Amino acid sequence: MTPADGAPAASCTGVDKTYRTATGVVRALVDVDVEVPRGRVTCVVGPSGSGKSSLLRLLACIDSPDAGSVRIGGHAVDGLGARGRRRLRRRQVSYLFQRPGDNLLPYLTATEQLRLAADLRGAAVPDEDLLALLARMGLADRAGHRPGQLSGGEQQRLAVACGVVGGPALVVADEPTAELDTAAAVRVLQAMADLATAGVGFLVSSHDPRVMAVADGFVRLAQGRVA
Ligand SMILES: Nc1ncnc2c1ncn2[C@@H]1O[C@H](COP(=O)(O)OP(=O)(O)OP(=O)(O)O)[C@@H](O)[C@H]1O
Repeated sequence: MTPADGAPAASCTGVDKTYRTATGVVRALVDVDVEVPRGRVTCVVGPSGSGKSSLLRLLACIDSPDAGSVRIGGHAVDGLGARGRRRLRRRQVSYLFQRPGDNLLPYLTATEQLRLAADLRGAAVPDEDLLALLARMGLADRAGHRPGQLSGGEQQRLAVACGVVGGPALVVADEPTAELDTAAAVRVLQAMADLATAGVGFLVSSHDPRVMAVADGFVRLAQGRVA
């Protein structure tokens, strides 16, 4: 499965997402059109409850819209069965959680984390490329270290590296700097901006001005609509 030439990292058209709860219906996303370009960091902003996480989950293929269509790297997600979606997600999408430790397996070294991510993506990545990626993340001397031996910022940079290894179309990150101090956050964001240039699209939700400062573009949500 190779990304269609020239296709954006991801896009959605006319997307609605509604949650039904015991107390009623919440229209989390209403008729949302978004395009996430490759080679860029796109930041999703909006007040609490405006639908940022819902949008991220749809574009990461974790959740499905009630209406509208989603494309990842030029591939239509609609109409795929559970297996097809899993396969598309595994090869073309990475999802980064807010807490660095949640993105890594505690018993694997940094190199082993990268190797696992590449293998899961079905990508043959030579060891020297994995080490070069670690070096690019400022983790050259951490290749044999496990997450518990790394700072939060180092863990998150390693998670970003795992996110791009093997060449997915899209890396989705929900508040990736929320747990980091400024110096660590800036290094994570620089890592994203640097790695995006290889052609992956980053889609990052954040309230953090440090994230907004490195973003190449914005999706502004208000009450579930693109504002
Ligand atoms: N699983 C769910 N069940 C019911 N309602 C939900 C569910 N997930 C989200 N919502 C509601 O959908 C709306 C959008 O939520 P979402 O988490 O996408 O917003 P957000 O912009 O990410 O908010 P925050 O910045 O506070 O994380 C909110 O009104 C929220 O309460």
